[in-house]
Amino acid sequence: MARNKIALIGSGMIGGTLAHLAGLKELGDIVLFDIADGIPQGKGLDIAQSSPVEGFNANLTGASDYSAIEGADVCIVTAGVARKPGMSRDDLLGINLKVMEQVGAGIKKYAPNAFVICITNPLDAMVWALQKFSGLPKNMVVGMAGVLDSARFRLFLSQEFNVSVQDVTAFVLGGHGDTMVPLARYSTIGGIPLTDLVKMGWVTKERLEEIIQRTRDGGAEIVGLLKTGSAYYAPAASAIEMAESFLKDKKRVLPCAAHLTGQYGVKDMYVGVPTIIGAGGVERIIEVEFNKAEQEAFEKSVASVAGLCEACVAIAPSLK
Ligand SMILES: NC(=O)c1ccc[n+]([C@@H]2O[C@H](COP(=O)([O-])OP(=O)(O)OC[C@H]3O[C@@H](n4cnc5c(N)ncnc54)[C@H](O)[C@@H]3O)[C@@H](O)[C@H]2O)c1
Ligand SMILES: O=C(O)C[C@H](O)C(=O)O
Repeated sequence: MARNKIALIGSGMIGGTLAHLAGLKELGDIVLFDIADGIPQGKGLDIAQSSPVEGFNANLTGASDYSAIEGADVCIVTAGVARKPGMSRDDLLGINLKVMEQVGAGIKKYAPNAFVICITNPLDAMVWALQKFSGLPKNMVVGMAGVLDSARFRLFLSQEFNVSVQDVTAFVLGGHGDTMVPLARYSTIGGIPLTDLVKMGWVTKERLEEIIQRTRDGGAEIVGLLKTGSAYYAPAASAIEMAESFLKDKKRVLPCAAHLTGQYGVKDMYVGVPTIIGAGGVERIIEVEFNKAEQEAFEKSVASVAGLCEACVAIAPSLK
């Protein structure tokens, strides 16, 4: 059986890490693409030279021409710019929207059957625009954010409770911005909801709120430390988890920015919700029940994403 083909559009910090992880996991042959000629070729060769040491089989190539992504099964998009200290993700909208237009055209022409995972920020608006620019089916275009935000929440909870990260589950829904919605009621330690753990006296409500706020600020915390860009190891691992679920038809339940057609009362927008990802792309959107506070927080987050989509339309009226 021929190997899968994975196209990485953008070969910067996340793109290079994606290539390394995809190689180590033997997910398929890997094409790194970037407009900065030499970077994708150099990273591809470097990672390929690690394969005899690590013992994985994958062809890694680099390119600056979209024809190289022809027939890709998965495209992971990180092309664009990352924020620096003092910036919000939303400040990237104008420049990254133009990048999405080019990337969308490239995918439409050369990889129209791919499962596309967008990572570029501001995530929910960029994946929305990328789907429209590419014209690919909506269930085959998805945004990565919820897996990352939930992983951050899981790590902070495991540290607080001194338990294995493997025994912590978490759902962070809504837009990937300051209004994201970490859901305590749907996040658990060994299957016990955090709200029950508060009642059991394992953690105070106030301490839990601090952990939730640290999760919301998780991206900014790393930007503040790195100073030259944003997180890349955990974002790459998160997108690889999604790609693997598609390629191996694992049907993982993962929070992703998915196209909504009325679920959660939202139409024609991408927002973070629990999804099932398998060979059919986003195969199902899970609608959990919200209480009043959760509903209000989700609506606030959706309103913020809607504002960003409107800003995109103001720049690129064809998106309407
Ligand atoms: N969704 C998330 O959870 C999440 C997490 C981390 C980072 N991000 C976002 O991912 C993006 C990439 O982050 P990074 O750290 O890899 O940045 P980076 O600057 O290291 O890499 C971006 C790459 O995109 C390339 N590029 C720019 N314009 C291009 C174009 N028109 N076509 C093709 N390639 C182009 C650049 O040459 C660069 O190599 C940023 O927008 C960042 O904010 C999102
Ligand atoms: O914070 C950023 O700008 C990058 C990314 O969205 C993240 O959450 O790490």
